[in-house]
This record gives sequence, C-alpha cells and structure tokens, in this order.
Amino acid sequence: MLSFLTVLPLGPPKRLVSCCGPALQDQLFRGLEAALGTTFSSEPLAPPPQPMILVISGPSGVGKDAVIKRLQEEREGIHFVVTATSRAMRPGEVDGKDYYFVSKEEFLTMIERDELLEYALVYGEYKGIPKQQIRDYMAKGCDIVLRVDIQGAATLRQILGESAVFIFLVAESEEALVKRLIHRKTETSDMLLVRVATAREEVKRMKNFDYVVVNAEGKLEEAVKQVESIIDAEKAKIHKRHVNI
Ligand SMILES: Nc1ncnc2c1ncn2[C@@H]1O[C@H](COP(=O)(O)OP(=O)(O)OP(=O)(O)O)[C@@H](O)[C@H]1O
Ligand SMILES: Nc1nc2c(ncn2[C@@H]2O[C@H](COP(=O)(O)O)[C@@H](O)[C@H]2O)c(=O)[nH]1
Repeated sequence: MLSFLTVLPLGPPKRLVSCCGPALQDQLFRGLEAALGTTFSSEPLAPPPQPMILVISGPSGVGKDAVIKRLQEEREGIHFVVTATSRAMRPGEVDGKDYYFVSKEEFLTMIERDELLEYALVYGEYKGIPKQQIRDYMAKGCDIVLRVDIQGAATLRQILGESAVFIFLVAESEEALVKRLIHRKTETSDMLLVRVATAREEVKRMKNFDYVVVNAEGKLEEAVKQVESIIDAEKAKIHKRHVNI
C-alpha cells in the first residue's frame, strides 16, 4: 500500500484526475496495479453473445415475411431458416429462398428420416423446419429466425421450451389485418375466409409467447426496430438461454 501512496500526486483526491496529465495518469494506473499486486486485464468483462433462436409467429397476413426480410437487411449474422413445403410455388416465389418446394412424397420422406424439427399441415399443405440448417448456421455463430404459424409455435415451445424467444406479431386491429390480407391478393375469397377466421382464434394464444410486437399499417420499420430491441435485450441477459437441437 505504501508503494501506491508514493506514486500519487500531491493534493486532495477529488482534484487528482482532473489535474493529471497523461504521464501522471499512466503512473497512477501502474501504481494501482502495484497496490493490488496484479496487472489489469484487457479481456472483455461480458461473456461473448451466444447464437439464439427467435420464433416469429402471428396470423396469416400480419407481415411476418415482411418483418423478417427487413430484419435481415438491417442486421448481420441472422439466418432465416428456409422451411420445406408441399404447397405450389406462388408467382414471384423462389425455390430455396422463400421455401424448399417439394412434393408430398418427398415431404413424407423427410418426416420419416426425422429431418424436421417441427412440421404441420398448414391450410392443407405440409410445412416443416429442416433441423440440419439450424445446426449448420448456429455452428457459424448465426442467430436463427424461424417463421411458423401459431400451431407451429406451440409445437416449438414444447420442443425448445425457454431456450428460444417467441414473438407474436399482430396488426393494430383485426380490420387492418383483413385489409392487408385482401391487398396482398394471394388468396381466393374462400381461402381468405379460412385465414381470417383462423386469425381470430389465433390471437387468443398470444399469452403463450414471450413478446408481442405490433406491425401497424405503414409502420413496418417500427416493428423491425422493436424486434431488434428484443434481440439486443436477450443478448444482454446474464442467464442466457441454451439451445440444444
Ligand atoms: N406494416 C405494414 N404496413 C403495410 N403493409 C404491410 C406491413 N407489413 C406487411 N405488409 C404487407 O402485408 C402483406 C402481408 O405480409 P406478409 O406476406 O409478410 O405476411 P405473413 O404474415 O408472412 O403472411 P403468411 O402467414 O400468410 O405467409 C404483404 O403484402 C406485405 O407487403
Ligand atoms: N408450422 C409451420 N408453419 C410454417 C412453416 N413454414 C411456414 N409456415 C407458416 O405457414 C403459413 C402459411 O404460409 P404461406 O406461405 O402458405 O402463406 C404462414 O403462417 C407461415 O408462417 C413451418 O415450417 N412450420
């Protein structure tokens, strides 16, 4: 302790730092090290962030794809898992980007081989998440984004428990959601009726999620920012979620 005191400049402690030039500050730094008997480490104090799994769900037409697309543009190190489906490709969709479009037989083979983390019949077509894709991208340190319908989110909750973060995306109102879905022009009126009726039931399951994010009309950027804030908060958690797939 004596050696520490000997390197301190004279004067009241409060004024110490403000009056010190770089040489004296360095001397003070070394003096503190000497007093403690160890050098100060420059290693990061916070543990490195771990890759996480984010499940984004919500009623059909709420904007899951739109939010995920913007999120990927805004943030590096995010892998959106391309799911497999037996449904026909829509105009503008790209195989391997929007979905892996496979036949029903191929899909059933994937189930048999236990290649899917989760799968479901969604509006009469198979949809499922390839496990290997998650493993590969997590090994590269990427955060994983899964986009599923509400029943898929419930299944994933059973499989992943608290090891993943579940976000429920909603429109600002039922009216806004229906208008958005009509405006997308991808469904026949019969299909629209099914999706809208399903959405009404799905909203009741919001309580099974960790977060709710409102994707209001014309406010896509705000929704994306909110999802980013959730990711940041989860990354800063001391007791991290551990994923094992
Ligand atoms: N904040 C927003 N304001 C206005 N339009 C939006 C907003 N977010 C998304 N959209 C539009 O709403 C439509 C539905 O969005 P999207 O296809 O992303 O929904 P989804 O939840 O992925 O639907 P599904 O579950 O049926 O695949 C699209 O035409 C999209 O461009
Ligand atoms: N349970 C799962 N749901 C999935 C998966 N991939 C996509 N989806 C959801 O299906 C609906 C309808 O999608 P669309 O492209 O036909 O309009 C939508 O809510 C998707 O999120 C999956 O692997 N499992």
